[in-house]
This record gives sequence, C-alpha cells and structure tokens, in this order.
Amino acid sequence: MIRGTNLTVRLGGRVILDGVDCTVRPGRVTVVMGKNGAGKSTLLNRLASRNSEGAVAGAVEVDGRCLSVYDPKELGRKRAVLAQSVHLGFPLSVAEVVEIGCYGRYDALTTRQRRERVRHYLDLLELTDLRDRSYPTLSGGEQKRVLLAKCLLQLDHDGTDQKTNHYLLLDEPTAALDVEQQYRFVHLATGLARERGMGVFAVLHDLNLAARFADDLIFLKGGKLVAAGPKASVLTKTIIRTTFDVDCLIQAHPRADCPLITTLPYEQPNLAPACAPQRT
Ligand SMILES: Nc1ncnc2c1ncn2[C@@H]1O[C@H](COP(=O)(O)OP(=O)(O)OP(=O)(O)O)[C@@H](O)[C@H]1O
Repeated sequence: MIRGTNLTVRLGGRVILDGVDCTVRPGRVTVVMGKNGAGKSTLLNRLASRNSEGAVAGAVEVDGRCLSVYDPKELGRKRAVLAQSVHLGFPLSVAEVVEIGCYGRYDALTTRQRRERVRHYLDLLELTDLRDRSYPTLSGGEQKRVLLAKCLLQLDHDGTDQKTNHYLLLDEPTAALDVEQQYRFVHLATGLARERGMGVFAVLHDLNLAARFADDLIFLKGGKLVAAGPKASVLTKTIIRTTFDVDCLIQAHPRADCPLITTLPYEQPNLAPACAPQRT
C-alpha cells in the first residue's frame, strides 16, 4: 500500500496541499478529483517522488517503508508514473520511448527479451503501426498511449516477483484520448488492478469515467481533502457540490453497474462585451 500522511506542500509562498491523508491499495483503483488547481497533480507528485518540490510536512510510505529510503531503480520497478504531458526534445522513435521502461532492469534482460517486451506493449496499446514513428510527431493521444506502454513495461515483473505490489500513478491518463481509447484504457487499468493486483491511482476530470472506473475516490478542494473513501460512500451530490460548486443528479446507470451522473446547468454567463454600447 502507498500511504500518504499529513501531506503538505508549499509553493510560490502558498500552501498548495494542506495536511492530506490518502492511500493507494493494491488491487484497487483510486481516483482523485477536483477543480483545476485543487492540488491533484501535486498530490500525485508527492506520492511518487523521493524529493518532492515544496514538501514541508508529511510522510509517504510504500509497502511499509519510507519513500525516501528507496533506491531509485528499486522504486522504478515498484511504481510507474504517467505525467500529464511529456515533451521530448529529441526525436526518439516510439519503440525507443517504450524501451525506456526497461531501464530499471536493463542489465538483467537480453536485447531479444527487451525487444519482445516492447513488441508486447506496443501491441497491447495498439501502437504497432507507429513503432518507427518519431515520438514528437505523434498526436497528444498517441503520445499518451506510448507513455502508458512505457509505464506498463516498467512494471512488467517477468513472473519472478508476483508477490511484490506494483503501483501505477496516472495524471489525467484519458485527457487526450478519443472516446473509444478512454474506455479501452479504463478496462486495461481496471484489469491490471483486478487481475494483477496493481494499485492504480489516477487523476481524472470526468465524473462518469470515475464513477465507472474507481473503487475509491478522493475529492480535493483548494489543497484540502473534501472526502475520501469507497465510491459508494463518497460519490454523493453534497460532496460533488462542495468540490465543484455544481449541482448534479445521480441515477443508476441503465447499462452498467455504476452510478450515472448528470451535472445540471447553472446560470449562463453574460457574454456581452464589457464595453458594448448601451441601448437607448
Ligand atoms: N512550482 C509552483 N510554484 C507555484 N505554484 C505552483 C507550482 N506548481 C503548482 N502550483 C500551483 O499549485 C496549485 C495546484 O496545482 P496542481 O497542478 O496540483 O493542480 P491540479 O489540481 O492538478 O490542477 P489541473 O486540474 O488544472 O491540472 C495551482 O494553483 C498551481 O498554480
């Protein structure tokens, strides 16, 4: 389990994360939600990094050991992080970017084993046709899938350490994906949690994707925890209103075993130019 206690981050003279407690459990999908600037990426970075910028209080334990005592390679084999966006300044091919996922075990794998793994994850993420393309020339959604393939390869455990927990920390993984790819991704991530016992932590903006995808939810507002816990207990109208300042309806989904959330429109903003001539 990844356990964060009293996580407090101060940046640019402001408290960005304020005494947040949270857990990421193996075999479960935990989704963090909140408005822009609520502190979601900051929380993810704090859970993922040995030296997190601006951390002024709190502790992170990964499977009972303090995050800061992990050797970087050991930590890299235990958890992979998909950042919100990654810009490469040099033209690596798609296959080369995915192969970076082998870094933590580079010496332990033969060239053939590395190639096989790269091929497997390119295939899994439907990237085989793009394998020789230059990464910077890909679309945003294609780049996201390449980085996800790299993360999965990073956690590929060869069947040798099945009992070791692995964690996938994803910052807006579906943001640039088309509708089909979003749902393919959701099935892949939930499959990794259910079948391989992976602990998945994801920042999402889509309430319905979260309602379908998450086991546990964390709601943040202004760097503070609004609520955290199993989906059934925290996915409520009151918590959504407190977090997003938006009213909603929560109904049973007609086709899936999860809630369906409809956000309700609020007053239209006045779009008239500020200096519009007054009508007489
Ligand atoms: N290095 C920094 N210096 C100053 N302020 C920062 C720094 N990094 C982040 N912030 C501020 O911290 C707040 C939280 O940022 P964070 O990226 O965690 O938000 P978020 O909830 O992930 O937002 P979004 O949904 O827009 O991605 C924001 O107001 C942001 O401007």
